[in-house]
Amino acid sequence: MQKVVVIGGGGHAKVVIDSLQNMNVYEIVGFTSAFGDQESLCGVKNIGDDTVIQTLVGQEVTGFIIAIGSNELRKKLFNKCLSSGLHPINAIHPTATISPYASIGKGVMVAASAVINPYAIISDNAIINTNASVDHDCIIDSHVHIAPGVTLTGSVRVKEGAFLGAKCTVVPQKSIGEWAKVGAGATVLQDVAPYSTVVGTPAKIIKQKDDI
Ligand SMILES: CC(=O)SCCNC(=O)CCNC(=O)[C@H](O)C(C)(C)COP(=O)(O)OP(=O)(O)OC[C@H]1O[C@@H](n2cnc3c(N)ncnc32)[C@H](O)[C@@H]1OP(=O)(O)O
Repeated sequence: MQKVVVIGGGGHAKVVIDSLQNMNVYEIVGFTSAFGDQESLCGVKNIGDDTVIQTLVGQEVTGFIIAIGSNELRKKLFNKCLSSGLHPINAIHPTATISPYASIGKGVMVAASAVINPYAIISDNAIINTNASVDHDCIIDSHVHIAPGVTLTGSVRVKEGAFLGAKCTVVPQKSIGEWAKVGAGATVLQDVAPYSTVVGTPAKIIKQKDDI
């Protein structure tokens, strides 16, 4: 079995480890944690903070996945692991339904009961969380987090680093800008500007790029 490391030791890491264990195709050598508070998660040991990444390459570890919900931090650590010579692996829970006509990038997490329909494109280091639905022709860029229960209808575009909160819905052909945030339960009827935050039904802007 290919030896892999899970980067991150919080709640999301538990879900990623559980998915990897269900896949039964990788040997997980450990997880890293910035805080060192947990000795083990789901039977997998804590092997230290992110400074161990460089040392793993010489220990026959070839694969990694970043198991951190924050899109900014997940992007940073993804690039760090790539430059260390490790290769991103996917954690796809066996109960996820992924069309053979969909495209899935590298370092992607697809959680239990998520659905990815034909001609959807999921880019590197994205999270499609529990029971989320990504419909036909959606394009999800890198470092995006689609939270549990989100519904993306047909041909939605989600740009780099955007975060879509739990159970929000986006109507067809709308675009969520780079690093934008959509609140839990929102209904998005219009394009969302980059770096903005929208909430509610219909979704309205509460924060814009200049507010940050
Ligand atoms: C497995 C997992 O756990 S995966 C993680 C899933 N996590 C989520 O789904 C979290 C989703 N996050 C949210 O909905 C957040 O509230 C965000 C990102 C939209 C906004 O967060 P912040 O920028 O910190 O906003 P803040 O908390 O300051 O709220 C600003 C205002 O918007 C309102 N607001 C915030 N979120 C929402 C929402 N989802 N729906 C309606 N109103 C909201 C607040 O009540 C507040 O209103 P007020 O100014 O009248 O008091």
